[in-house]
Amino acid sequence: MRIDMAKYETVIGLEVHVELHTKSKIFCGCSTEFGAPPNTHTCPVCLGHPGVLPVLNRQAVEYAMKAAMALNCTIGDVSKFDRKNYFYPDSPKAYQISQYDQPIGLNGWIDIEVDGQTKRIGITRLHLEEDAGKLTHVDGGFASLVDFNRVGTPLIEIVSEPDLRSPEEARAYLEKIRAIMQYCDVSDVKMEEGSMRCDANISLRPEGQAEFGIRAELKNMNSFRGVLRGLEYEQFRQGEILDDGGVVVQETRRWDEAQGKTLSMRGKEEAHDYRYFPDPDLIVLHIDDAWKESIRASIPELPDARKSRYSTEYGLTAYDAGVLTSSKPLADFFEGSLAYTKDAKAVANWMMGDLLGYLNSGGLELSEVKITPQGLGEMIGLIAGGTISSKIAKTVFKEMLESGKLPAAIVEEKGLVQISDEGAIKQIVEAVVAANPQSVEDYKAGKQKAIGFLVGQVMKESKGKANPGLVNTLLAEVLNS
Ligand SMILES: Nc1ncnc2c1ncn2[C@@H]1O[C@H](COP(=O)(O)OP(=O)(O)OP(=O)(O)O)[C@@H](O)[C@H]1O
Ligand SMILES: [Mg+2]
Ligand SMILES: [Mg+2]
Repeated sequence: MRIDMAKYETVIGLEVHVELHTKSKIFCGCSTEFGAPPNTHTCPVCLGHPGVLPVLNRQAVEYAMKAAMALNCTIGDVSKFDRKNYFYPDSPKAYQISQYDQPIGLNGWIDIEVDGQTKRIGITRLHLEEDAGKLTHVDGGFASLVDFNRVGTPLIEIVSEPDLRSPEEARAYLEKIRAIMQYCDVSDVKMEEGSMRCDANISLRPEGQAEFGIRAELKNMNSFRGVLRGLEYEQFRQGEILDDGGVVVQETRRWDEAQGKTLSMRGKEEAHDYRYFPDPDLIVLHIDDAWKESIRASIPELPDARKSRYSTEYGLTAYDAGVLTSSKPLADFFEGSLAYTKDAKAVANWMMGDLLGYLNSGGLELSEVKITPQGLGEMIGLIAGGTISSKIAKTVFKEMLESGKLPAAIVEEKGLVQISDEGAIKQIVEAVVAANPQSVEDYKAGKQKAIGFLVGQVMKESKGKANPGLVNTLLAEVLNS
């Protein structure tokens, strides 16, 4: 059945969990290191043994404050920890220490851009909490293995207002949150590794209706694309139900990546009553102005500011500036290259084209290739100075991606120096003209295309090393003589 999505408005709100990269856990001294053998980073505190007391990690609080400020939240003077009670084997205490009515941050916002339009998305709250353990289901679901290493890793939960209106907006929001967290250096924010996770709430309402429809909460998406696809699927599923005159059930649904579907996990009747109450083991946190100011001073230039600076300072298009600042490593690479060349536009072009093209086609991160900002900057200098042609530069660039060597060394090693010796080029030009009488005739008959073919032949003969400017000039000379 085809549904007419124009009849409905989609409403989305995201809950984003970000693991803070502190060295130790939020309430004990255990390491937060990833990948250790199961249950080796545990102690009586994070295992919830009787009689132990949690001690709050100051660094976790400071990271949360920094993140909240970067998301334009108000930081209260008092913040408090509460117990969120639930019984599930991933939690040894049968409650999670979280924050209920006095979170670290409230009432923030960020701007996102979709189809060239800027839109402000409200952030309801940002609170600190501890992560749960990891369950691995084995024997076809008959047994589960429990690893408590992750228990007590500090997390922030960032809850958005239901301000997002499409899956694309949700993705843009998520990417912006990731960039801001990366710039603030509070987390690795890798969705694939679980250091950033997202629950997506979505409902549909008939166009023009004031109140929101009933939401479903989607879990288990572990990539940006997964969030987008899950929301698209869900938008369609709910649209079909409404078209049939049905009612959407409020429930939690699991995104199944392999099936490309959302499946019901638990319905409303099982909805949790967490019985929040203040954790009696932790004292209330007082955040004075001096502390707030010292954290505020540590916030670096954020993506939006950097983006507009790239346009004004380097004359980049809004699109290029947006892409280059969308991740911190990319932006740092761009600026790093500028220590070796003044040609910012050339750096941007090589990054937008060859670099991102290579990374995207291989599904790679910048950290997985060996090219350095110095390499790119120096290569642009070699082109400008006439040592190599832009065509040869493509070969040099590829080699830099793979070996990380500097361009001068690659040019030397592979004998790629551009031929700018007129005599040598003229010899090749004359040979090519002699070997292609048909093209010469076509050219003389006014077919401009023929000269392109001849230039190509000369470049081929010279193994790409002939200076293209000289080739053009000399070819014109020979043809018109
Ligand atoms: N009708 C709706 N349609 C879409 N999104 C909604 C709707 N109502 C609320 N939301 C969004 O759902 C999210 C609710 O998150 P919140 O953390 O406040 O509560 P929760 O999901 O009930 O609890 P928990 O943290 O235990 O999962 C918010 O991002 C909010 O914007
Ligand atoms: Mg929540
Ligand atoms: Mg939720």
